[in-house]
Amino acid sequence: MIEFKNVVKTYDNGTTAVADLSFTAPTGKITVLVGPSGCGKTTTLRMVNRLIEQTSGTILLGDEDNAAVDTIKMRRKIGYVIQNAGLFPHQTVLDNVCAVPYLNGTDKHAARTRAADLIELVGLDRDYGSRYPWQLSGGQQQRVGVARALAADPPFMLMDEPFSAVDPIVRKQLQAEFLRIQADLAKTIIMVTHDIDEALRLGDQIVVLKEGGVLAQIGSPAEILASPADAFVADFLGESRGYHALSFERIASLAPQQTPSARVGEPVGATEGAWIVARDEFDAPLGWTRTTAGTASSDRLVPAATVSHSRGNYRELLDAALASPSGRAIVVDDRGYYLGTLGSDAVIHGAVESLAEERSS
Ligand SMILES: Nc1ncnc2c1ncn2[C@@H]1O[C@H](COP(=O)(O)OP(=O)(O)OP(=O)(O)O)[C@@H](O)[C@H]1O
Repeated sequence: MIEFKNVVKTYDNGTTAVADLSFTAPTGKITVLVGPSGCGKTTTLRMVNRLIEQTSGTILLGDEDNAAVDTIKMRRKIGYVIQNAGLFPHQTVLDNVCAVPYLNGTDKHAARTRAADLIELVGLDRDYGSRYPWQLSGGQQQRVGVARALAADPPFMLMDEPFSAVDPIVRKQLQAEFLRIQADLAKTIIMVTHDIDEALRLGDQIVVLKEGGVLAQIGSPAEILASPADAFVADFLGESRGYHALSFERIASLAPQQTPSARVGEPVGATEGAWIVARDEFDAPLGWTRTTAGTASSDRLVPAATVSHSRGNYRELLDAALASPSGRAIVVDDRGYYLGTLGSDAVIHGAVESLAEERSS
């Protein structure tokens, strides 16, 4: 756990960047600091590893006061990832990843073996170890930055806009891979972003800051979306707040409706020209097709994404329904077998009902 207790930072020019901030970043979880430019996110993060000294208040790393321990030793327990990766340009990828283990006196062979494993873990080929940073794309450099931060197996990680220097598609890939790695490693992470989508996607807990480093709200993504503390938070979450909130509502209580389905090319008792669900020879849904001369036409097949009834959420359901030619999403069981379909109207009714339930509870 990392705990902030009444932390204040006033710079020499009189700017108060962080005002009386208290929160706990739980062990093994990702806490995201989010807020508009200049609200004190980076200052907050950098006070954890004492790149910036707080004016008053206490920061605990586990049960240790970070001001009372040796700074160098303390920093080695904290992985630090920054925007643009910040790799050493004249060192190979492997040596970049080994930087902290070398400083810790880890045996060179052991450090290099682990570094090669980490390079693979972050989704790069081991051969990349012998390249120099300038021979990598921005996204690859960010991956190396994450591998380097993980190399000394620190319990804590600080990440300052770690995925912001890459295009939106690479960014989504990096976020997904990062979540996969974190599911295994369970580091205690504080991450800074100004991107609310990234915060909602990655955060177990979100700390929303407003100008002057004032805490606006702290909570899980679902809690913040469901009940923003004030107009500032609601405004920061933006117009797509309702759409994001759908990601946290499971569809398991909705009953899929029966829509005719058939294996491609086989007879079907549906109205000529109607949309039906096409199944493969194992009865897994392929997508939508129309009936032509009483059979499920193979020429008119439109592939479609399916939604899991037990694990799917309203947002996936809405996306699948809106992308479907019939306006309905295909729902499957845990093994991928066809259960039925749900239309976007079901999302709206379901969402309204679950909101009403929340209000009455
Ligand atoms: N060294 C400094 N001296 C004086 N003021 C500073 C210093 N560093 C930052 N500030 C001010 O402190 C406030 C918070 O800055 P900080 O960089 O922590 O914000 P941020 O939320 O990370 O911003 P951004 O999203 O733009 O990176 C800002 O008003 C900034 O101008």
